[in-house]
Amino acid sequence: MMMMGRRSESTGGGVSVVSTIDLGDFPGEYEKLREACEEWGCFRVVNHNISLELMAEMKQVVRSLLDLPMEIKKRNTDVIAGSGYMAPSQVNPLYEALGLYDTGSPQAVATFCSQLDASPHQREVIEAYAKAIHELSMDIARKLAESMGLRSDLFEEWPCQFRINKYNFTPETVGSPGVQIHTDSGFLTILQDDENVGGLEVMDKSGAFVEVHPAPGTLLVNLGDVAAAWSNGRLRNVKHRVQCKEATIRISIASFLLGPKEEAVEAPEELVDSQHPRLYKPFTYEDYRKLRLSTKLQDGEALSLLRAHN
Ligand SMILES: O=C(O)CCC(=O)C(=O)O
Ligand SMILES: [Fe+2]
Repeated sequence: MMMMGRRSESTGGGVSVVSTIDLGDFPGEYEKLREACEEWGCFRVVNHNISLELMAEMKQVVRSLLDLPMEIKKRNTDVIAGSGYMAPSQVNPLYEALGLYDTGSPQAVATFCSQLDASPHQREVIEAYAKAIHELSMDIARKLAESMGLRSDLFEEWPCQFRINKYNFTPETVGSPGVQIHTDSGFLTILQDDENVGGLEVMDKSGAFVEVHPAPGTLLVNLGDVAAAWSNGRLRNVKHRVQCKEATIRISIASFLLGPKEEAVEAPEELVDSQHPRLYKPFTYEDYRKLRLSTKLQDGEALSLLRAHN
């Protein structure tokens, strides 16, 4: 079944309606953007500023970095909690990831590249991709704020993080989880999902998982916990997971626009009134990240520990 006015993302079992937002069609798309963020916390973008060539080159770079021997990948140590290499674990045995915090810092990019013995070409691609993705995440965050009638300069200094993911899927693992159910902790994530290998699933409002099929050339945007708190509960932090559907290596590139570096995450006054009392105490992104790690609450539930008592 396809709902009016939206493109169907998937059909799998049930209805599936992850909207596609045309970034070249604003102000026309404001309402659709806002609705997608409230109803799903997830949408695809087309007409973005990342060239197909850059997407393909970055994918190649990421694939070869993740193919490095374990001893080298382990040099990618944490800059902030959980930002570095994640080896396959008991919880996610098929999954590993390298991370870069923060992509806006030339020093951080240089360190990441030298830890992994990246070639000058690989480094150039990473730098170009980081710059283009940063601009895109700012653009999307601004459009989202504007769609809510808010100022659009709210996200200027917010840092961005990369996580490049590899799923070691084999014939034996078909049907098992690739990465556990989670929400992203930051404001928004731009995901270059594998253009061939599916497996990503997002949760709809009824609690059912919906498959998100690859759509080459497009990018997927997920909203995270900071978006839910910052918007005083209006925007949805979408729960998602990756399932192994086929026996092929799956690669994805997640770029997270996290949250303010030092200031607290706090809903703007415009989003708070007697009908919408403040839901969360102000918190810093860094503290929230630590809270998620220490409580192991990966699916947005850590936010409930920060509820304001109204
Ligand atoms: O691999 C994917 O498609 C999703 C990755 C993801 O959810 C993440 O890195 O937070
Ligand atoms: Fe995620």
